[in-house]
Amino acid sequence: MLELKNVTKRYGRKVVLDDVSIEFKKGYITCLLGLNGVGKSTTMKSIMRLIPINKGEILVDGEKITQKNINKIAYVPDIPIHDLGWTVPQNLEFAKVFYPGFDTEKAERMIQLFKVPTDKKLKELSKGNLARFNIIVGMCQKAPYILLDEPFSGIDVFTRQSFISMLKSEFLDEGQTVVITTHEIDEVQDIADYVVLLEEGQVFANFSKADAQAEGLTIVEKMRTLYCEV
Ligand SMILES: Nc1ncnc2c1ncn2[C@@H]1O[C@H](COP(=O)(O)OP(=O)(O)OP(=O)(O)O)[C@@H](O)[C@H]1O
Repeated sequence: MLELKNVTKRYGRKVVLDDVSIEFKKGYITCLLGLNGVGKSTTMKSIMRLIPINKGEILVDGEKITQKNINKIAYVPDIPIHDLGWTVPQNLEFAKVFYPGFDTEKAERMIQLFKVPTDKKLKELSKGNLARFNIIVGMCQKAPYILLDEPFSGIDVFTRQSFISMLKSEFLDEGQTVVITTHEIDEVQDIADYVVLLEEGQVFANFSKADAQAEGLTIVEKMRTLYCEV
């Protein structure tokens, strides 16, 4: 399990996460949702130790996250992280060296299946193909936990759904835990096992697909109900 325990994060005087506790359950996909600026990316950066938190702790499998165990978590941020001047194969060569256990064979299979051009530099790829490439590298690190920050936003609406459902059905390893931030409500419906809604620095709601179903609702209907109650 990946856990935030009473985490507070401030930027200057601005409190973005205010005593936030979340459990991202092992083997499930959790969508971390909320309006612009509620702290979704901040949560992911805090987990990855890219920014310091002011209070609380973040644990992976019950242990504090350190440089030693951080490679249990693959992180796909919403900004380019690979070398844009290199081609896909050159970046894969680098990934093989950089990420212990990187599954090159799986990455090549995914690149072929999702038709990511291999003869171009990353900076020459379309937004959608670059997004696909970023997700593929994240998913091939053989990490038990994957954090995806708005991963599908560059991918056109026509192929997005089939891409997402293939990722889930074919390429997610057994027991892998995924946290996704997104603004696309339809994506949430397709993939989420759990939903965590952030608002005003706190967890505003936290429920599972099963919870929604027990009330005869879809995830999206449940979210609408929650927002309408406010
Ligand atoms: N480095 C920083 N310095 C100061 N403030 C920051 C910094 N990074 C983020 N913030 C502020 O913290 C708040 C949370 O930002 P964050 O990017 O985590 O939100 P988000 O929920 O991911 O937003 P979005 O949906 O727009 O991507 C915002 O008000 C943002 O302006």
